[in-house]
Amino acid sequence: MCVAQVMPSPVLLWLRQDLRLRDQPALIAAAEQGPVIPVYVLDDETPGEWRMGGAQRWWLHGSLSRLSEALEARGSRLILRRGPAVSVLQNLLAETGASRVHAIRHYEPWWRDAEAKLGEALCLHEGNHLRRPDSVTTGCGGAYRVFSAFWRALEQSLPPAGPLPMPATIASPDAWPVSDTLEDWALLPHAPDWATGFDWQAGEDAADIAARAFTDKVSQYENARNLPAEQGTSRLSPHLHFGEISPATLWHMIGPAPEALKFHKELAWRDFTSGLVAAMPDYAERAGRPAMDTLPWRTGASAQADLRAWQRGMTGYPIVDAGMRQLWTTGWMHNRVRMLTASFLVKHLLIDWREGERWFWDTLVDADYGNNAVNWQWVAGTGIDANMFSRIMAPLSQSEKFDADDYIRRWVPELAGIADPAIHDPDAHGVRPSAYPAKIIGHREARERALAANRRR
Ligand SMILES: Cc1cc2nc3c(=O)[nH]c(=O)nc-3n(C[C@H](O)[C@H](O)[C@H](O)COP(=O)(O)OP(=O)(O)OC[C@H]3O[C@@H](n4cnc5c(N)ncnc54)[C@H](O)[C@@H]3O)c2cc1C
Repeated sequence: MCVAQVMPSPVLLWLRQDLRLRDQPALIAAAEQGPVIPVYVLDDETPGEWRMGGAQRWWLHGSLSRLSEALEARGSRLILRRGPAVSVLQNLLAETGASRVHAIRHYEPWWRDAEAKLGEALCLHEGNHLRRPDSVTTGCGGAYRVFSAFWRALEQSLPPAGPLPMPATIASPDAWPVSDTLEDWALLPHAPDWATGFDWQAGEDAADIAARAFTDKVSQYENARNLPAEQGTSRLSPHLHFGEISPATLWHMIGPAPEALKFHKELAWRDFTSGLVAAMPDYAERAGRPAMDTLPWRTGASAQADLRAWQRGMTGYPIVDAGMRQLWTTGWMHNRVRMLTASFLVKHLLIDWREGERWFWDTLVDADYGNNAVNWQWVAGTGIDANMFSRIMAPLSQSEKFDADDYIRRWVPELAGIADPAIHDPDAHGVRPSAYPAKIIGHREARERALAANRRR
């Protein structure tokens, strides 16, 4: 089905969350078949409710600009089109006389549907995971429910194959189809520009620089990754989400040293979540354990007010507020704090995890269908894994345990003058400044309310 044509008619390279030229198997395969027409389709219809959020769109603008420059440096171009991807691609095939479409396989349910609709015209390649995630299955052929078992199975086929080189030139078609301009898409915010604090460089070269810088830190990763005040993690998640660096490239850059094991496992989490949503496409919308969908979540005006306080970082819990403000200001939040803020919304405020998932979807530059859904369900205790709703994180003691004082000072300036340990719980130490809100609910009261709600299911 994917064999070369005798006549070198052009082929389409359909780019989505694989915005790179290195280790890009769809590009290599396309280039072997004829002149290549690289295409990005801005499709706000096919994903339905899961159209890209605001922070992702901000990233996309930078990533497409860099990709377009890189293609032009190799004598090629990036064609931009807007609309439902399947019909846009079918029209482009007819318009350009292209023989087929090459693309890297994706696991979001709407992309899988689109891939199926394109049928034989589409030639899919692997490349965004360490191994094809839906091929890592239990003895019965099902998806693994817990990461540890998934990892044991995946480990057998590691390391991944070495990355493919970037082509020096890419043959162009005789005539280029017309393209939208990136500016027409208005991906960047204006009036207000809420992205002034987004201190990121998008694109493949920036991903490469960030990954190389991280190689020096890998040996400290296992401990440093839990400390929000430190830059102990790679911050590669948006680059990985948009496919600006492939996991195989990153794996080989990091190397096989035993101290890299923890990082390799985190990379494997991406594969795990993609495998899960491939098996359970509505995992972002329905509890993995259906009984959890009968939990009496709070609704109505007071729940809405609490949701807004959480979104704005005004809950009176310094670590939670610091995380939510970091998210709003930079489009990213430290993993440990993602867990705490998510747990706080679901257990302390008893608000449906899907509200938080949606907020993250709109505000994270790395918002990813599988990673977001699986992590939210894990924290909420609604997922198919063994984590229970009744396991309730204590944000104040976690804040102290993970030395979050400087992190709080940075993101909650009202508390900057408070010393450690009072900064973790200014109310309890009687030092809460009047500009900072009182706790939205006490920890014990919240815990009892959550456990009672869980018993009422
Ligand atoms: C409630 C909640 C929601 C989340 N939503 C997302 C999301 O939408 N997109 C996203 O990429 N990650 C999400 N995560 C996972 C994790 O928080 C981020 O991947 C991580 O913080 C990114 O920072 P980093 O690149 O410095 O990570 P590092 O610690 O340097 O890890 C390297 C890479 O491994 C992957 N990874 C690490 N941890 C996880 C994990 N738990 N699950 C899946 N992949 C992981 C990421 O691609 C990450 O870039 C979420 C976590 C929680 C608790």
